[in-house]
Amino acid sequence: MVNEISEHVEQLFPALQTQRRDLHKYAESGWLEFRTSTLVADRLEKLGYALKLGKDVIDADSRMGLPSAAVLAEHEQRALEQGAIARWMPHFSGGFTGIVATLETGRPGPVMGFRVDMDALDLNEVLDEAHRPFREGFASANNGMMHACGHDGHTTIGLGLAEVLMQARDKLCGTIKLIFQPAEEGTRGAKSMVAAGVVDDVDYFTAVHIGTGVPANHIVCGNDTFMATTKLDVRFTGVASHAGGKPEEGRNALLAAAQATLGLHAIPRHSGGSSRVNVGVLQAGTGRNVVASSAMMKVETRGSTNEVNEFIYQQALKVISGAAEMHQVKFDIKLMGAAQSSKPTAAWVNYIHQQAEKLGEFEEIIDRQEGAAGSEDATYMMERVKARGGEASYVIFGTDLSAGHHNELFDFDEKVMMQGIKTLAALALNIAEFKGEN
Ligand SMILES: O=C(O)C[C@H](NC(=O)Cc1c[nH]c2ccccc12)C(=O)O
Repeated sequence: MVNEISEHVEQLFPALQTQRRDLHKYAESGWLEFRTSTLVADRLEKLGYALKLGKDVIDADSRMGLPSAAVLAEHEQRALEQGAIARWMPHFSGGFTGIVATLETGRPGPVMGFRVDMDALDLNEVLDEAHRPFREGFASANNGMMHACGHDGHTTIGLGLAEVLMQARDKLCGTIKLIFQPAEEGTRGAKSMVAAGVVDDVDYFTAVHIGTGVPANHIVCGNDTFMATTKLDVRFTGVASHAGGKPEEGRNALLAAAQATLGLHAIPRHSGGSSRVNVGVLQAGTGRNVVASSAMMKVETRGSTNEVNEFIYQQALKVISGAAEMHQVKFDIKLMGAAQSSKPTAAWVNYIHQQAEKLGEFEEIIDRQEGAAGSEDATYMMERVKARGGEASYVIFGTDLSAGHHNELFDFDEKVMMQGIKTLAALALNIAEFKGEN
């Protein structure tokens, strides 16, 4: 069986590469994956999957970091101009770009969930001959949006897996659920899919990522200890005045934001684990001779445990409030994203290891590795499945990268997509070999 699958996947590679490069070119950030989702839905329907889309898999009120209605509408229109399939758009319109494809085999067995994320980053791709996507004509066509974390590869792995499993459906049992999630960057989308009940029936859950510093032909069966994180937009509102003539009448929002920035980065660490604070964006003021009446910051806290992150977050609230008080300005804080920490289950890690070994594709099979200080909102799905007694893990397929994740020169070796598809297919096809042993 393994050989048959491997041959099938190898035959698929040219189409997978074309698919990935199309998604890379029309990169779409979180909640704006309109073109991407219409193409994914159309492909999955043609393969024969039962689809649940949009508001059936995304709980509206649990979405975080949703763009404005105007931005949503602008990008829906652009998606249609760039080749989105119009008949699917009503499902996704308004920022509901999630998809769940289900294959019911009709034979007794578990529900296996596989999750891939689809969103790009808010980044401008380098348009230079030295950068392969530009050189070969598939660099991002969308200013300010780039696939710089491999999610175009993840989406393609999901579609390739869908094709392979549908072709091998007579050899499957139970139910297969393929989860295509929006808005992982900024940890904004998974919570809304969990709230919609997407993984409430899942017995065995597997999320995937490529790269992250794992070498090519290496697999991490269980990425461990993702950092819990909280993402905030902070706005300070003061009073503008003549900076030369009447500075005393002003209430300086820029100074409050600057004060908060230094205070946030000075938050003491916690003995319970590692932590991070970052002010990634600070915008303030309107003119050289005006006391700034408005300032905006994009902030994140992280902790190696939920408790450490909560401590840092509470300290952050005190710092922000204190800075506002110091400069007599108002402030408001908006939650823009969040993710928990989570660990894979030992039995599922062992099974993934066993199936990876049988494939004979990997130079090294690593059971667990500490997350490279990253966060992931797939942890919401993992924790939901584990809470119901299920198994969960987060698998990383190593690959050569042209630059680090979230860098404007990011690209990866596309052959890794085949390793991802083969491995996930093996998990589904050989589930009878899963013994639940730690
Ligand atoms: O917090 C976020 O916005 C999520 C984002 N997530 C990723 O980039 C995925 C990721 C980062 N590091 C690792 C390590 C292992 C798997 C996945 C990752 C991050 O950490 O900034």
